[in-house]
Amino acid sequence: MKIHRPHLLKHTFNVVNRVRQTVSIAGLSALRVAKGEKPDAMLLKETFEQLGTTYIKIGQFIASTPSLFPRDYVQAFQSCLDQTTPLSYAYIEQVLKEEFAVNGLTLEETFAYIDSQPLASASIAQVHAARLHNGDEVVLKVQKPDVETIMQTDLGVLHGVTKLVELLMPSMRFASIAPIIDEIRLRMLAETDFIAEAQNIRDFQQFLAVSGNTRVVAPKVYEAHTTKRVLTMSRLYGVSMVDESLMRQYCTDPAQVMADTLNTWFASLMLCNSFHADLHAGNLMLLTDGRIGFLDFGIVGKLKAESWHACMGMMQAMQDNDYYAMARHMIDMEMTHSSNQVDVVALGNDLQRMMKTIMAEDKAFTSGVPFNTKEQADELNTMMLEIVEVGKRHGIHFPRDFALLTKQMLYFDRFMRTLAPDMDMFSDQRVQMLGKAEINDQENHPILNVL
Ligand SMILES: Nc1ncnc2c1ncn2[C@@H]1O[C@H](COP(=O)(O)OP(=O)(O)OP(=O)(O)O)[C@@H](O)[C@H]1O
Repeated sequence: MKIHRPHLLKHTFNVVNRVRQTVSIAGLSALRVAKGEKPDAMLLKETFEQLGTTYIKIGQFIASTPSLFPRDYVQAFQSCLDQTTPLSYAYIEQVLKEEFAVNGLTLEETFAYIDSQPLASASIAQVHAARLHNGDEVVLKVQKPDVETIMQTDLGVLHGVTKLVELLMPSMRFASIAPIIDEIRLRMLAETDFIAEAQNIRDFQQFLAVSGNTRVVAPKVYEAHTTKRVLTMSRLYGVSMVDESLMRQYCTDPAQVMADTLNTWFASLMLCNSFHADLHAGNLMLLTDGRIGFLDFGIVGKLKAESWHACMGMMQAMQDNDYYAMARHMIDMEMTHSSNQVDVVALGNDLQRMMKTIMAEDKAFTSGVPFNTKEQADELNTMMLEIVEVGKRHGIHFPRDFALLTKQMLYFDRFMRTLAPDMDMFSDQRVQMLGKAEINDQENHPILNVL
């Protein structure tokens, strides 16, 4: 293994520069809002992508929180890219050295080989293949240097700027921004703790074992080689589920693979400690032996069983066009502020009006064309966002993790268009959502019998 001398000084974290960037973007946005203008969503998204880590994560937060942000922002930020130019291995090696030095080990003592060419590089981490001395092929997910400090500084400055704007322009009612930034900070910090990610993987593996699911795997965590900034996992071999033609090397029916993936995920909502909330096609692998690999458990959500039942009830009521039942289920999701009394009839009427408008806008929806055009798939997206907006008008606040759940459903919807265009997640016979099933009766559980 060739070890480069790291030029860490060149990489020295430039606080002043970041502060300047953050102040200017936050300040400019605030000025535009003060003038009654709304910053253009696409332009803001592109700026965020250029500004890097913190902003990419804020962009992803916006995309996943329709209850807080305007719809054009939520839609623009859906495609916020988290692919970056790989960082030179010298920096990654430095992080590896620092992390293992804590246990008094050198890299040579810990690994037989580390590939200096990364497998992937995103804003928070870079992934490298490696081999242990016992011959096990592993993958190292290594946090980029200073990521946590950069995020903390950016968010601290953003917090400060919003406080200042609040002080200078009290009419702007920015008060609700501070808790949003705190929420973003919490989520980001969770993503920079690989010990927590390792625990999420173990929870998922336990769920797979308990439910006898042998179709799906998650990489084994090597605990002795895992720290807050380095996650060492068994290497999975296969193809990413982004490309149907590649998948056909290892399966004959990509739609069935999709159904098995959905079944596992829906089952995990009920039976696992947490659910994977970032399961896009790039985080799913079809392995060479035909099994399905779930990767990247950095973002997970937790949903109470009652909330999930209510959510499924809401979907069912939506399909049955029963808007008052839909309203009741929304209230059952425990999304309301206890002080608010929601008017079920008024909410039901609003939901009905909203659905009629959406359906009228899309003639194909009513003309019986199968659910396979881009326009029709966009229906789900529009509906989810509309439901959130209508709920908001009635004082309904969706639980934090409902946003993660919704975002995940939209991901599925999107990549089903390529993998299984004729499949409708809500009515396909192969997909079991556990909605109507009694979770207490796990032995006779439809999902557990399918898997
Ligand atoms: N155990 C593994 N075996 C094989 N490849 C892996 C493994 N873990 C990660 N990879 C590869 O590295 C890529 C990035 O991994 P991961 O998603 O965990 O990192 P990330 O930094 O969170 O990336 P992103 O934010 O883009 O999802 C995966 O899409 C996959 O190609």
